[in-house]
Amino acid sequence: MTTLRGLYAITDSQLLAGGKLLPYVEAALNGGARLLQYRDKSSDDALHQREAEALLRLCERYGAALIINDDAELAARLGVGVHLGQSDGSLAAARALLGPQAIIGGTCHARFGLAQQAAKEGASYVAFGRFFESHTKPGAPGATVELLDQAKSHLQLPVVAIGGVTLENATPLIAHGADMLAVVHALFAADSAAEVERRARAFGALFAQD
Ligand SMILES: Cc1ncc(COP(=O)(O)OP(=O)(O)O)c(N)n1
Ligand SMILES: Cc1ncsc1CCOP(=O)(O)O
Ligand SMILES: [Mg+2]
Repeated sequence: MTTLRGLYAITDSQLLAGGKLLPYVEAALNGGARLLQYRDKSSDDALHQREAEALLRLCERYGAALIINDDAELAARLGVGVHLGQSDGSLAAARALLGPQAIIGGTCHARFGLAQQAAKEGASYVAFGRFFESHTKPGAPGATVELLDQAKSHLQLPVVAIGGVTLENATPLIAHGADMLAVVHALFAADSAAEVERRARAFGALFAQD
């Protein structure tokens, strides 16, 4: 059973192009990441199947959980979790498809009401953000730490903070109750796998201090 706490690494097809996907993800896992989201916004289903299978093998070696972005059917074929945004299909349908044990996450942008709805539909965690300027998704609505406070006091679900999170700005998010930090750029925009591992370890250490 995966603990929904700590660094939540999210892949990026541009940053990890040119053969970096597996070595950089392995470095993040070596650095302690135990939750990995496969996120590729292309519509190449065969590529998604192939890459997700390879990531699943890697995650299994490290005892990490794999979450597929956007595609509950691919998640069902692999027997892993899924993350769904507001236009990616119903969380309740994903729960029915994937079963009670699956990790299912929902995007709640900056709206507490969306998190209440996600909880009702059986989400395993709720995700708020973006909290800071994001290279990866610059248009995402802005959230504040007060939303984290509200979610922690009124919902019994782990809370994810996403969007422009770096080693320098993450501490207040954790102090306001973020259980997981979902990170793309500040983890994977690195010149070497060794640097990804170092960053993953440093993100993990932020939770150890908590
Ligand atoms: C952990 C986590 N939180 C939010 C998102 C964003 O999901 P969504 O709004 O569906 O946008 P895309 O990622 O699909 O572009 C996420 N993927 N993961
Ligand atoms: C997918 C997503 N949803 C809101 S912000 C974001 C991107 C997060 O990437 P980064 O950590 O590079 O800002
Ligand atoms: Mg989506």
